[in-house]
Amino acid sequence: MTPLQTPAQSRLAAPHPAGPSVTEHRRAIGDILDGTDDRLLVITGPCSAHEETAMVEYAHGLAEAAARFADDLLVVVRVYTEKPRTRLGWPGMLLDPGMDGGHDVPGGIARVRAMLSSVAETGLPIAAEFVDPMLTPFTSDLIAWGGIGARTVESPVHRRMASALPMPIGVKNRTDGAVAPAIDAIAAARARQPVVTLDDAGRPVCLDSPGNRHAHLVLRGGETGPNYEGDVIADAAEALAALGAPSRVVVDCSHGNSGKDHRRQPQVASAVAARVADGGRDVAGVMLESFLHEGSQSIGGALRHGVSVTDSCLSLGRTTEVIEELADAARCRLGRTATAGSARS
Ligand SMILES: O=C[C@H](O)[C@H](O)COP(=O)(O)O
Ligand SMILES: C=C(OP(=O)(O)O)C(=O)O
Repeated sequence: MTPLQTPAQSRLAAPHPAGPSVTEHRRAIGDILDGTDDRLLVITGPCSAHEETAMVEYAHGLAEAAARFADDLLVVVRVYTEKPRTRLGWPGMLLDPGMDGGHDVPGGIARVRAMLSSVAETGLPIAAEFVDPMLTPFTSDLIAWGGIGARTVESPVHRRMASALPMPIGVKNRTDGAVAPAIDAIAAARARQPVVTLDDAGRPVCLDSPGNRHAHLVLRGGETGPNYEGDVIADAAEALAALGAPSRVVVDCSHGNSGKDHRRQPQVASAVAARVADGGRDVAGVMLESFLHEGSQSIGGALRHGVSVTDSCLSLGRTTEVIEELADAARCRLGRTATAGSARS
């Protein structure tokens, strides 16, 4: 048995740096989901963050593009340190920072917090998927956007956890493509729930969670194919509006929507950009899997700098081009909305 620090102790070692607060970032993302801010959300970064220097270098490069397009886009950097595996595989830096099966979780928490702090120095909001509810209290204070993935969307524990988390939570459709379970999860996450978790001192506690009003849908495609085209978005928006939930969706350009081929992500982003440029207000944003260099590599042996060790990614250069296209589309939509007399204040 390996004892862990408390969440409060781990926070002292790597606090949030000065700069825009996580609360401000969460509010800005919530405004986009509510439609009071008509910019597009762009959540981009590696499938998994396995190495600090590459992750921080990526975030600095991305921050330049984010600043350039800040009037049209809110760019959020993915720093995913927990990986839900289909069967087995590297579980991410939090659980196995040495990538050697050593499972040094105390080391993982320390390294992840230090990395998140360094990334936060860029001023970018940070996105992460929450896989293990016991680990959430060790990182959630640094996270502006949280994800519930395609493999945990039906888990009651994750739905309750989402209800208590203090940031907008994106809920993915199931790996087989089914969207209804994600809509069920959003309804559950919006509700008042009893949530068992750890407090700052590491004691087990039960929270009376008020519900997460910014739980929203992320369409990631699935075994049945992509789900960013046709009526899927409009149908989902209608079902979400009936719940009173944010009816604007995020489209994940990777995973089932790209057939896990990173070279197809720009096509998906272009289709979404066309919908947005046409005035489509049912899209809140997109997600991209992107790292310094394109493709992926296997764990074991010498690793190439800035190349994904899980799903294949777009390069940062190609991602910047995609971001520029999305900014043009968002600008078009902003113009149309302004013409219609309901531009954001
Ligand atoms: O996004 C990452 C992967 O798709 C997810 O963690 C599942 O990976 P696996 O099917 O390689 O286990
Ligand atoms: C695991 C991920 O996605 P999904 O749950 O859609 O497979 C991810 O975005 O890293």
